[in-house]
Amino acid sequence: APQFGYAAKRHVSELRHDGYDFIIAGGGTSGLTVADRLSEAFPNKSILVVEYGDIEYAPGVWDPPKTAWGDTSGMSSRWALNSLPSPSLNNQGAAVIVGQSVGGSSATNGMFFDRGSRFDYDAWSDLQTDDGRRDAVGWDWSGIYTYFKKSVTFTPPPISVANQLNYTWDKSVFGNTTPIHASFPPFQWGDHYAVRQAWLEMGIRLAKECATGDKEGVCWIPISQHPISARRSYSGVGHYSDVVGSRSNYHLLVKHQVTQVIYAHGDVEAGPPLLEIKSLVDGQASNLTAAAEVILAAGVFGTPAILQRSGIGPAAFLRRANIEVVHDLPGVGANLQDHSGPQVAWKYTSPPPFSPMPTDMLDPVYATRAAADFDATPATGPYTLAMSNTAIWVPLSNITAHYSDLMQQIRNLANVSEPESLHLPPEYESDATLAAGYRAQLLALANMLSNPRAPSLESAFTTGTAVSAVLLHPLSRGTVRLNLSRPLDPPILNYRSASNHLDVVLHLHHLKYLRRTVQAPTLQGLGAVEIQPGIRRQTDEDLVAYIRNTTVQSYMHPCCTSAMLPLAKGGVVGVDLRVHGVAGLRVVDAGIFPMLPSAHLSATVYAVAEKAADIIITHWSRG
Ligand SMILES: Cc1cc2nc3c(=O)[nH]c(=O)nc-3n(C[C@H](O)[C@H](O)[C@H](O)COP(=O)(O)OP(=O)(O)OC[C@H]3O[C@@H](n4cnc5c(N)ncnc54)[C@H](O)[C@@H]3O)c2cc1C
Repeated sequence: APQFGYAAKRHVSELRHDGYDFIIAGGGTSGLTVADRLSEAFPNKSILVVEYGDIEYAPGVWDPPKTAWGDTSGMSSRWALNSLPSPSLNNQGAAVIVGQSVGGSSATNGMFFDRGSRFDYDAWSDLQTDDGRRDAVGWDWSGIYTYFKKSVTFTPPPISVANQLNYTWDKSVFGNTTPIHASFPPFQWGDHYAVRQAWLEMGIRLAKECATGDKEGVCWIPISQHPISARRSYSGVGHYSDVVGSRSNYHLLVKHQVTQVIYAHGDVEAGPPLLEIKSLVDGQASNLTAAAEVILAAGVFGTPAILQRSGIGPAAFLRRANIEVVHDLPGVGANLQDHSGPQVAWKYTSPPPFSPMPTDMLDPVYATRAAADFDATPATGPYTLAMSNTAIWVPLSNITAHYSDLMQQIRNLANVSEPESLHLPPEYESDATLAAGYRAQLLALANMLSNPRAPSLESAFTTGTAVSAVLLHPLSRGTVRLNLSRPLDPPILNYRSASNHLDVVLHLHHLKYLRRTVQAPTLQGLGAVEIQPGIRRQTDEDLVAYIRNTTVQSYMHPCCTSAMLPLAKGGVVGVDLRVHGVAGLRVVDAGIFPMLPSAHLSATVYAVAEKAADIIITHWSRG
């Protein structure tokens, strides 16, 4: 099991008295990646990470002593947040978890470790420029691929495991130099292959490797765990405890909240700002100085909260909140997106003879053996399987014959003359730059979803009798705003899921497509009967009602609230990840994504952070 051999700092009196060169707010997935790279590249510069949480052991999602599938007890610390009600989804709110320990969300996530499709990142780049020179921007697939490779070490399974479980991969798309591990579990539950087979029978292609940028088909996805011990591999180990012993220039201060950044006399051009922090142990506030830069990595909700507390954000909102406007930046806390979708569930008329199954864990002999197998070297057995490592990614053109009509509707929406018709959050307060950015995103999404190789739907499977129809590219946008009565608490999330009615249409097409899984010969042969949405629900009206009642609004992939977009498109950071219009301040977390990728987010966060580190290193190497 990973060990943290090096003590973090717990009190400001333990910090360097002459300040640091770089200070990073948030010791999560992105923050520790950047800290590792900067401390490696600049032995003579000092790096401090300030983290809200503490050093904790971070078990995998399904590590002993769990005996029930889906049990999340014993995970490292997390915030459990609820958004405001989403009126389009029967006023239900999104339930969102956020990591709150060293390693951030990588210490508590589902360990599904996939990259997006090349078209996702090409769209990111297209949004930065109006001249079609996506390669010059550097955030397209070819610009980020190097960092995907660099950010992870993939170890293929032993050949016996590969043969037994039919695993396929292409090792050449991984760099294998960084101690963030990706590997395949040497175990699957007995029902796993039935659903994979059903998907193949639906005509979904079998993909050998889905990390190449071509993400379409039935894919095997690695898990972020060590190939031998099968323990969680995450930034708290790979980018902190594994490296910090040899780096006297890399400090971590835990149990401190970054409250705001402060520009002396409000002069935002005289950067970098001071970083104001507060001890979560004794409440003491202190100001820290960074000679080179302050880097915000407090996550999709933490970073906009820091900026808004600092007076950097939408001016009208800040004025109403009685916060002095230091810099008007409408995009701070705008553009919130997440993966969402309803489920398809079935039952078997009589239990098929699948073996092994999670119910076996109820047998003390099986469970004891499973725990022993997990502690063996190499680890084997059920505990080596995290949340899932199979999923499908399906383009819209394979899902519905109406896809070009739908794309035309998205393009028409982008071109409506009345901004009120754009379904934008009231919190945008009719800001023209945010509306322009949203129109550009709609056009980029219409182009992408028209592409017969760009996925629109994801569905993952491990075991059980349900699959989710996950909408990869929502059109609805939400917001993050400071909680004015308790500004140091987590901010107010307004998910506004399905506020753009076309998202409901996309959900409907996805749901109709995914329910074919239950009708596929393999599941029919096993006696599967659909129970959700249920065979009684056949009309579009019934299915839309089901979508509005049951859609899961967060698959724990919030993003995009400090978006990398030009100022004229409501952006918060530029392509060098500097916050627009202020000096000495960057953002490097999942907030900088302009739009969601066709993937769970951690692999992209690592790649973005690796690229961010390179940008910062190049800048400071030039002096
Ligand atoms: C339950 C769950 C399941 C997920 N499942 C998967 C999955 O299976 N696969 C996948 O790829 N992705 C998954 N994700 C998403 C992925 O893990 C995150 O998108 C990614 O880790 C975010 O990285 P980040 O650096 O942006 O933020 P984080 O890793 O969350 O880091 C932010 C850090 O900042 C700290 N912080 C916040 N505010 C402050 C403050 N004011 N001062 C100091 N510190 C602060 C936090 O404590 C945290 O450590 C999941 C996420 C969750 C929560």
